[in-house]
Amino acid sequence: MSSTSLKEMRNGGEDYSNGHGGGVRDLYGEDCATEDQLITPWTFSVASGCSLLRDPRYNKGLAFTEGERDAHYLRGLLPPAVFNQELQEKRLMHNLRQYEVPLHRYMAMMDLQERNERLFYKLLIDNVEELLPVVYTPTVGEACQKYGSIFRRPQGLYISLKEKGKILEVLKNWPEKSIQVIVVTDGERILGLGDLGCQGMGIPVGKLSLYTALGGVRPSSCLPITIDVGTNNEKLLNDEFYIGLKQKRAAGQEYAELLEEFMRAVKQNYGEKVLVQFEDFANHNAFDLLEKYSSSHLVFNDDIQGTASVVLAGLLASLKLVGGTLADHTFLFLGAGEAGTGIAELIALEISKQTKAPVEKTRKKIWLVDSKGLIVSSRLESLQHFKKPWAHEHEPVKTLLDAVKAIKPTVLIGSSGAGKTFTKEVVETMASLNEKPLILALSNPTSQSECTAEEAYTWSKGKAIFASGSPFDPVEYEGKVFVPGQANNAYIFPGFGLGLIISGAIRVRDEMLLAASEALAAQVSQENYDKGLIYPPFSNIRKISAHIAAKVATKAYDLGLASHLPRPKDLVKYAESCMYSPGYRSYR
Ligand SMILES: NC(=O)C1=CN([C@@H]2O[C@H](COP(=O)(O)OP(=O)(O)OC[C@H]3O[C@@H](n4cnc5c(N)ncnc54)[C@H](OP(=O)(O)O)[C@@H]3O)[C@@H](O)[C@H]2O)C=CC1
Ligand SMILES: CC(=O)C(=O)O
Ligand SMILES: [Mg+2]
Repeated sequence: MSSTSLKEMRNGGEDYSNGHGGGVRDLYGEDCATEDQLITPWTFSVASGCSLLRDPRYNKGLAFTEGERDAHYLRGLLPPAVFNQELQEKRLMHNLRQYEVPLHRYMAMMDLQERNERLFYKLLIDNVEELLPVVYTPTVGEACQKYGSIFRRPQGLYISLKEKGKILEVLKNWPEKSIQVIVVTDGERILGLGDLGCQGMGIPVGKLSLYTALGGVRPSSCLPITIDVGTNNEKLLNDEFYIGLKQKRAAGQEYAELLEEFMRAVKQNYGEKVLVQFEDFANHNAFDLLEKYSSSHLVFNDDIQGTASVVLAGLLASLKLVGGTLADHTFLFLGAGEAGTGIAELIALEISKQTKAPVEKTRKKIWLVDSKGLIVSSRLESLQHFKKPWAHEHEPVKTLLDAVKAIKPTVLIGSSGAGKTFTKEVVETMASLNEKPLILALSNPTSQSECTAEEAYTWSKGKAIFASGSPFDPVEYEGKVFVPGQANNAYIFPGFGLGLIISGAIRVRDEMLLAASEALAAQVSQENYDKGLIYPPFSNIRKISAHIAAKVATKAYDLGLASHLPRPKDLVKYAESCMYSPGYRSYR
């Protein structure tokens, strides 16, 4: 049946759709179409008027000048007041601070990102210490847990098993063609919250907003991707609002084939120099993917390599406070997965670099505890491959407390994803063994932190040097204020990625990670040390990122892996000059 006859039937034989009889003109037949009829989704290509206001990249809201309002058909679409960006920022910060629920702040920030991109980044850059916990850990963790209910508009690409065989086409659906960084997750190990399936999308989105805010990478060249191979999270599988594939996770060959198609399509579509950052994959895939693709693609695993680099930086800096060299220390980890073994290996490499001792030897002062106890040689056969290098000669030890007593570490690092595992006795034992025990509770979000800052300072009677993955407020103990640092890979990956981009690097190497650690450690000032800090404040992060980028780029050039020639003379200045700045632009 034709659409005209349908309309006529509804209107008693008369067609009113073109304005006859006082009706509103329905030029494209959109209003009168029934659900089973096809219409064309029309849009305009030149942004002016409402389409300009609705384009987050160009929208300036009330900051459009009088001239721009005339030239771009905005008269009447905005109230008469003209605000500059500073006033808009002030208003937004005022509004954000009214929300008592962190998730509401997160949602307000996401709305802003979708409405006015430059204002979003200006706000984030200028208020980084206040807003990092909103767009990143801990709040992003809750956002991922509730992503199904707060989902409004796609913020990244979803590639599911349904797209098998069509991944290249899916990549082409993304509106931006010139991509420099992809952050990709399969949602299986989201922070310390486990398998959140497709709802893990909040993580690539959050990480990439930090690439822009902290590292100056243009937002249009960042692409968040979630690969959906199902989920083993029963709660999500039974949730009617779950946004992902409702099936158990694909594994083995099916998983490997999808990832292979994805990696090929990425290279085919964006070229050799696109950086693919693997994020929050479970360890049974993460190590293999990194190994498989590190010789053919520019890949970086943030949880293994970024975390290693940030922790090594903190350790190098801490030597100013605790004394000695890295080789003088003994390290004990709770958690022997991506973060734990990644950090352990980079520490061993740095000690080897400093002492010229073989890495097999420098590993001997690094011990790890997993869910079954201390990793020792008698467990060798049953260990996953990434744990085997850490199976030293020792009798079996079941608990962390007994391991602390037996190994007598100077440094205790939590990378277990299990909250409250640094108990009072553990911290007290560390304090009894060391003048200044270094305690890092890396697990995210805050609920999974091995201990709180307050616990670390009070149980150690003010002796601990403490940093955590998610931020804690300063703590007052016996009249003294202790400021905890944030040991989070957010210090590293934005500058690291920028260094790869500005040098046109084609591969990532461990030497670049070591260079990034040294660059970050060098940014800790005497004023920071005086407060007991082993990381510089995030408020200087763009300057820090430029220094990290310069050192990473230098390594890329030295190793013959850089393709951007000639090599710029002053790489710090060059990195700074490449950074995206979120101030408004004037429209002709
Ligand atoms: N601050 C930062 O920048 C970063 C923090 N992280 C955080 O680190 C945590 C771990 O991440 P990741 O290494 O990728 O995770 P993995 O799953 O790879 O590793 C977790 C490890 O912890 C062990 N473990 C878990 N529960 C316990 C427990 N109760 N007692 C002893 N060991 C336990 C596991 O043991 P087993 O092997 O026996 O199962 C495993 O070895 C997460 O919370 C994550 O948010 C990660 C990256 C960066
Ligand atoms: C910080 C981070 O990458 C994580 O917790 O997984
Ligand atoms: Mg991560």
